Amino acid sequence: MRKKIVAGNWKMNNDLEAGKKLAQEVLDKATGNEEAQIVLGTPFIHLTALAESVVGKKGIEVAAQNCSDKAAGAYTGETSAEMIKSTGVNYVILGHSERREYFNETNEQLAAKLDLALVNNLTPIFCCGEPLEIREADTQYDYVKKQLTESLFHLSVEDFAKISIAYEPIWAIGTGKTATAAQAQEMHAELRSHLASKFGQEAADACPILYGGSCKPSNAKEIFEGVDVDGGLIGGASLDADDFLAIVNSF
Ligand SMILES: O=C(CO)COP(=O)(O)O
Repeated sequence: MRKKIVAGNWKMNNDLEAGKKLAQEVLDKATGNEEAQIVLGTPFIHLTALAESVVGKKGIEVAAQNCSDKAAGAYTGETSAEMIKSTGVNYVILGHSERREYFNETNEQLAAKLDLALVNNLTPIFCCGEPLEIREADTQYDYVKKQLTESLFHLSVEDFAKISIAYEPIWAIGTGKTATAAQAQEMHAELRSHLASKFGQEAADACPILYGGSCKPSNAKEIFEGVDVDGGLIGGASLDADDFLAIVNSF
């Protein structure tokens, strides 16, 4: 069976104390028998503390929300995949639409980030998703498949097997407007068959594809029922331990 993952994306929220408190609350309230792998995607400042306090406990993992597309050197303000790994965390979220939109990340740069994450034994959660105008023009499948082609299709089958994908329609992020369960399932199935065309059916079938965009305790169960929906990438609702764990327990 495919691995299920529910990852929180705290975005730029929580100072150090607030982040430690939230992570501890998730750890305290988790049973350790969740159906889904729990991942907390936090700002860089939390990684070292949370690597010690929660990583590996009750199966919880922690993710950075980005890494540099450069390995090392004179790149002021950047944080490398190697540095992230050295904190003791094991995951990294790459290609979030906010990074693409506000920091101009391109599919090509994301391919370089993915390579560096994999070389440094970080598990990437690779984000993709279309803006509203693309959905309205009904060209969303081609748009999202292109994101995958340009950032992932250089990988070996072996490396591809290490990554997860998060489909996040931009029009559903932070808007309270989710994709319907049918829209999510349809896109996930399209993406899986696209991945199969490159990496083979077996590898595509093993790849967790998460949904993100206004996922909440009230709608998670219905969304997660899609056969190709293997969990969620949760923004706003991941800032509350009870809401986040309710989503984790929605399978
Ligand atoms: O961007 C998201 C997760 O990465 C989704 O955010 P919301 O759950 O707040 O819509």
